[in-house]
Formats: sequence, structure tokens, C-alpha cells
Amino acid sequence: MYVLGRSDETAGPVLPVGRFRAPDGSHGTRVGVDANAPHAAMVVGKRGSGKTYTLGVLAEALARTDGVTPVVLDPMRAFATLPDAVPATVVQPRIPASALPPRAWCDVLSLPPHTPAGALLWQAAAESETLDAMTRFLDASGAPGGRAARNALALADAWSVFDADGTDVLDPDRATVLDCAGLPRPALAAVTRAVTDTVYAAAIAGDIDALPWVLVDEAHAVTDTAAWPGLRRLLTRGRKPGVSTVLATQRPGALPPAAVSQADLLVAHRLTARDDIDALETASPTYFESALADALPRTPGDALVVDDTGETAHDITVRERDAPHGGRSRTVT
Ligand SMILES: Nc1ncnc2c1ncn2[C@@H]1O[C@H](COP(=O)(O)OP(=O)(O)OP(=O)(O)O)[C@@H](O)[C@H]1O
Repeated sequence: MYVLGRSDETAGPVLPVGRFRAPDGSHGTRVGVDANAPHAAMVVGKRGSGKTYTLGVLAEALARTDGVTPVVLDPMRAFATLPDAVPATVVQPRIPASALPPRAWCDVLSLPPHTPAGALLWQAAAESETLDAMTRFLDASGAPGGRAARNALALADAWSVFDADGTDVLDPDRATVLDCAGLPRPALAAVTRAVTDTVYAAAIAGDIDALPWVLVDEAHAVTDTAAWPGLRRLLTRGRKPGVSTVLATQRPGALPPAAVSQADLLVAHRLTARDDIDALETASPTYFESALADALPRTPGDALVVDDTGETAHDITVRERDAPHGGRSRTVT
């Protein structure tokens, strides 16, 4: 099997992802992704091109591989069937209030820190471990902005994602799918930030039994939110302590430039919007001779993979999933 993301003949686990695809559409050698070392990967493509499916293929392979553990942030409930095929748990995410830094609280609740309410919220977050304690802090303060901060916190409470214990997302024996369907965007941002920060902190502390892979579907939904500093840190600094990150998005052009340029593996499905193609062309080195727009595939499940480690680009077809695909592009027939 040809292994993407590996520069030498190192042994170690490989995630089977598909086969090489020739210009006439025929398929060749099997292709896998290295799982021995950490990676930062992007999966891009327009709606219905196969991004979520590819993320599912990766999640299944990771869940079957010893020494690694996938954590999937699933905003569209596309991974609910993962336990049908592999050891996996699907949970509604819960995060401790203390998992969000004060600045993130201000961003999540849209109360800028330079406003009275934002400054108070910052203080409440800095001095409290739980949502209840933050509420008590605000009730007791009597300072200007207290009522606005209190109302914003009541809104956050209604999302039902805050819990003093928080979900344990690093089970070395199974994949963890965080079912974020239906969460409002600020809640999704809060969960994403808390999870990325928690995983990073655990990896830095050496407190992990298997190397985590954080898979984020529909990543464009949170890149301009409080989630982004956490995702950016995983992309830029996560590999050193052993964390891999895979972001899937239909809008690479809407991502901060750091996102694409940090990826050592880019899986590009069909894309047609010029600004999205431009974003890839600007960020990724040209390992292919033709223009990127001409090199991109047209069929769902086909992809152009740009491998920064091997400094190569390949046409592949992503293999079929073992679990029924839960993507929203399904049809009745
Ligand atoms: N590798 C594949 N093998 C077989 N079928 C595939 C493959 N990839 C995608 N498909 C088919 O294409 C459909 C759309 O794929 P998917 O849901 O992954 O799209 P998407 O790019 O994530 O779309 P959206 O942006 O709307 O979420 C799937 O339901 C599936 O039927």
C-alpha cells in the first residue's frame, strides 16, 4: 500500500483510505494515510463532494487502529452510525465552564471585554469553576453590566452543554463522536474550543494513552468564533505533543490563511468557487503541473491529495465506508 504523509520507510499504523485513480477512472494501488506520526490535514470540497464521507472513512480506520483515538466534532449528526462499524461512543457534549478561558467566554457570549458587561463576565470566568459560581459572582457584584452579563449567562445555561464534570473525550479504546447537531453556533464554538484546549493540555501534560486525532466537520462554521484560537493552536502546535487535526470544510476560501498553509495533507474533492480554488492555490505548494482548477476531481468520493511530506500530489478515490453514511446529502431513492 502507498502511504501518504510518510517520508521514509518507517513502519507503523496506516489508515486505508482508498486507491489511486488513473485518468481513465480505473483504480490502482491501495492508498493509506500514515498514523504513526501526528498530522494536520484539511478535507475540502463543495457540498456533496464527499468531505464528510472521507472524514467517516478516516474515523473508522482510526477507531480500528491501536495507539490512536479519534474525537469527532459532528455538527450535522453525520457520524451517528459510527458505532455500527467500529468501537465508538456517540455523546451529547458536556464541557466544564472552567474549560473556557475568560476571553473565550466574552467571545462566545458576544460581550467584548472593554464593555462593562464583558469586563464583569471576564472576572466571573476568571474567578469561578462552574456556571453556577459565575452566576453567583455576577449576582453578588452589583457592578454596571451585571444584568447584561447575567442574561447572557442564562442563555449559555439553556444550551445544556455546561457541566462540572465534562465529557471524557480521550478514550484510548474507542472513537468519541460529539453530537453537536442543533447547537447554536456560539455553543458549538464553546464546545469546540473546550475540546481542543482540553486535548492539547492533556497531550502537553503527557496525560494521554493514545495519540488523539481531532476531526472537525463543517469547520467553516466555527473558524471566525471563539473556537478558532483552539483549532489554530492544534493545527500549528498540536503535532509536537502528538495531536493530529483534520478539518473538513466546503469553504476553504473562508478559512484563515493559516488553516490551509499548516496542513501537511490536503484532500481536495470537487470545488468550483474561484475564491476557494484560489485559497488552495495560494496556500499549497504546487506539486502538480496543471492548474489546480483542472486537477480537481468531478465525481463525489474522488480527490486530489496534496502530500506535503512526500512533496507529491495524487488522484485517488476514497474507499467505501463500513458504517451507513449519515451525511445530509442522502436522497430518498
Ligand atoms: N468515497 C465515496 N464512496 C462512495 N460514495 C461516496 C463517497 N464519497 C461520497 N459519496 C457519496 O456522496 C454523497 C455526499 O457525500 P458527503 O455527504 O460526504 O458530502 P459533503 O461534501 O460532506 O457534503 P456537505 O457539504 O453537504 O456536508 C454521500 O452521501 C455518498 O452517497
